[in-house]
Amino acid sequence: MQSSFSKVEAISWTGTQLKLLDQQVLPSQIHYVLCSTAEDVAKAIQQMVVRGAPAIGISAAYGAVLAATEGQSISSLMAMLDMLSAARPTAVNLRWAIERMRKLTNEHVSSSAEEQVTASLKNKLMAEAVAIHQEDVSANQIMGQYGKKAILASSSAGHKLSVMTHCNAGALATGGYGTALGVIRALAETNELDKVWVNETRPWLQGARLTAWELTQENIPFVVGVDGAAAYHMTTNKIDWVIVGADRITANGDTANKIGTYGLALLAHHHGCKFMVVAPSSTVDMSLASGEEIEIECRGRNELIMLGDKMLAPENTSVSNPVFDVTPASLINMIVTERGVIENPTQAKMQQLFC
Ligand SMILES: CSC[C@@H](O)[C@@H](O)C(=O)COP(=O)(O)O
Repeated sequence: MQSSFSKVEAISWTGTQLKLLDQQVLPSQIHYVLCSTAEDVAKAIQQMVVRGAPAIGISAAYGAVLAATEGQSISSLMAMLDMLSAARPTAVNLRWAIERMRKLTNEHVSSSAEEQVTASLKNKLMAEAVAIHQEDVSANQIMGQYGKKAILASSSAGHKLSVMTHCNAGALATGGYGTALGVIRALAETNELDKVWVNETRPWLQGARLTAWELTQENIPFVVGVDGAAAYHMTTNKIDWVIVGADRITANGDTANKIGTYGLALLAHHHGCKFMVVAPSSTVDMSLASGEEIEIECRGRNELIMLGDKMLAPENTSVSNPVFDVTPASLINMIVTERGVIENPTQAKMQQLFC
């Protein structure tokens, strides 16, 4: 199967602006948002024009380039880096990308003693943003092959695989190709895949809107189900693997990902499906000992009780809308990164690969 993932260009740099494929309105509209300032980028991240852990890190890096207006003081550039870094709390990739931009700025300042942003600093920040973007695409391609190899090594020959995924961890959520969807693409490319069970992913519908859209572009067979049908689908169909992305993986292998992932891991454990997390090393946060320390983003009530302009619940309904949960390492069979694959993750195995 010919891969057409390059058709999905969710993030691009026009030379002066950051161009984002608007994920709020996909798949019914193909609409691009142009960001001319760092504030525009922070707003696009908060409003989820761009979303997915690696994609928001890459966007923030380009946001830092927009923040670096020549002649402006270094202290106001640093304040804008803080603003970008705070746009969403859970995915560590955002903070990781901004830290790379901050480090470069500090190095430049200490070697040149400049107090203003110069053309030379701006060029360095631009090169770093492009590097962050390109490194992500190549990490995804490597993880696609590692994940596929690990799955095939643990499956009996001659049977095409059924996998389940949650949220969108595809080209839209990354620099290109995808993490969980990268492994799924790699399986499809060599005809190892029967079909993908896509959970719709309430409330924002990343599965039904975005993953289904990407799989349609690639002609990969899939079925969308409501999140509550996952257990039913696992009992009525042979689902070999649940494959998901991650927003933050802590030093013991605990993993934050889209709300509902923890429940899926419990279901997978009960039904004998294997559970794989696919994420680049930029998603690993060795500074946190366990998932208990991860800040979980809670978003507004309207995401949950409104569908377009239609109310789904009585006006004054109180709502809880955590948008991520934490899957304990004990429920994860494999963590796939571009540095290698960890089976049955533990703190010692994480340390070996990431320290
Ligand atoms: C490669 S993307 C991995 C995760 O970021 C993804 O699974 C996810 O949870 C995204 O959440 P979102 O709220 O859509 O940004």
